[in-house]
Amino acid sequence: MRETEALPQEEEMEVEEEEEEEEEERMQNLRSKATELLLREEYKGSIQVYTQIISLCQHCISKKSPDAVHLSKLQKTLCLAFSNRAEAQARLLEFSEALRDCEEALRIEKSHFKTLLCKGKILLSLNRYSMALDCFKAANLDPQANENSDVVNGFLDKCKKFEFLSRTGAFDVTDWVLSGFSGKLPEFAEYVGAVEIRKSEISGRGLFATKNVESGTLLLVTKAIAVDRAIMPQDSGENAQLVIWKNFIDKVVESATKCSEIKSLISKLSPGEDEENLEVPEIGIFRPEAEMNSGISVDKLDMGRMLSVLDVNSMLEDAISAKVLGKNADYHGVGLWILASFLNHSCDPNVRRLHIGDHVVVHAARDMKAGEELTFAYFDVLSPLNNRREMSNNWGFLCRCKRCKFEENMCYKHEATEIEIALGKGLVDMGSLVCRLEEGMRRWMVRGKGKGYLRASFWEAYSRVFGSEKLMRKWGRKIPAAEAVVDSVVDAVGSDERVVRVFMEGLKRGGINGGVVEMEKAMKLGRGIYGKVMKKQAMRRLLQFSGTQE
Ligand SMILES: C[S@@+](CC[C@H](N)C(=O)[O-])C[C@H]1O[C@@H](n2cnc3c(N)ncnc32)[C@H](O)[C@@H]1O
Repeated sequence: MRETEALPQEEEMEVEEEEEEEEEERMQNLRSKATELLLREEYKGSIQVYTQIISLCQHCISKKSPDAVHLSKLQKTLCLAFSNRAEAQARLLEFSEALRDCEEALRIEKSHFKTLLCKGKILLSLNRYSMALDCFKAANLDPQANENSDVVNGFLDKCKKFEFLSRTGAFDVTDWVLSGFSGKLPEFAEYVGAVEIRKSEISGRGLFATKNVESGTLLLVTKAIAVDRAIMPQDSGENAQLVIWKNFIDKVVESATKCSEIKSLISKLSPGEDEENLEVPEIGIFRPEAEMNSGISVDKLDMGRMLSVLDVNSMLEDAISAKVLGKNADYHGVGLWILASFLNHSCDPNVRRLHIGDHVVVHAARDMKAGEELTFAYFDVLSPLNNRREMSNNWGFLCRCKRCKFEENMCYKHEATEIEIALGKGLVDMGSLVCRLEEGMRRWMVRGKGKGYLRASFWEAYSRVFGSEKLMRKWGRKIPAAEAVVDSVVDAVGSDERVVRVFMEGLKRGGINGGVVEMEKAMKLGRGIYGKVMKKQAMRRLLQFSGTQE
């Protein structure tokens, strides 16, 4: 009786052993296949195979109540599969999924070395420097860190540096500038300075200074969600630009589809309509250390809205109101920088942007007060009212800034309109035009900023006179000195390379080359253009360079 009872149990055990062996063999095959795909950088394929391994492990754990030894083996395989799938997803920039898998792996094994490294790298890519630092610190405690000390220490140093930069804004590009922009790009981390988002009187939401700042002060540094660039000689047609635009849209859509964090940030941007009713987001969500938007968004991307958002918020790196460091003249790039997208336009802007690599660096272009709205120029503001109207119209809005309002009121001065028309035709002697304007301003009793506004509008005429020996001999005594014009224009519309060039040429003409007071002033103008991200010698090099450029 005993024998007949024992038989099915033995059989059962044999069957179980066989099944276990089969399962082990299957698992082994899948693991080899997945590893091979991962090594061959076929990430999509490897993700599929790791998904099969994960399902198999989960099935075995939940359905078969394995013994302790078997369970531990399965847990190990499961942890590694989650970790490797996260690695493959991260390579495809699918950061939300990758982070979720990291969490699953770490739930099984809290200090899993490989997963901690993977999670740290993803957080670093998402600019979460101190969270990334925590991961690498935890990984460093694992015995495996000894064999990989170079890698772990490299990441630890990078996180510490980025965390410091994002907290202090102490960027320095001096060496890079002095080396003629050769070699590796300087490292930038995201930085949010003394700014906040509030309702704007200009339109919708805007960025505002939270304390008094002086010209050149760094206000924010943001990394592009995506940029597309090409070297395009001047005769490249519209098609070439359309190709850049299309590639750029594809890149943004890809990033938003793959990462819910990015999608959520883009959703805060204006689609151009009904701006007055848009929510005013907390500045905190844009800080590098902000809480992550956990979970994976299942909402489909609204392509119509996305295209409107890109239309309204994308910026040209090489716009006249921006400065690109380290690129040649035929270079064109379009990109999306989230926090910078909250800046409204003004024809008397107080901030400027500098493009370095994929980062946009926004700094004060003149001294400003706490509570002032930060604005930059979407287009060239050293141009007359009608040209600016056309350009803002192309952007889809009617500019209602202080300067536009002031100049609209000037329009009833018939003579001002005549001067503008003459400037547009470009046939008159620019010196006579400047004289007419200066004389007109005296009669119209234009003072203070108003003078700067009008001089900025007719800048073309001033710069042609100041740039010509012949015109200066003829008109020099009848018009204000270059320095006075520069001062009033900078006071009205902020610093600009073209204005600094006139200032530097004026110094040369007056025989003053490198006087301390003058150089200090040139430096201040330079800080308005380039910000305080470099030391004096590098700024001087850039100013001398811009002084010789046409
Ligand atoms: C990059 S967004 C600027 C932030 C936007 N105000 C918001 O609430 O998100 C560009 C849009 O802001 C508005 N805007 C910016 N500057 C403006 C100005 N000077 N006058 C009128 N509207 C302006 C326009 O609707 C423009 O399409």
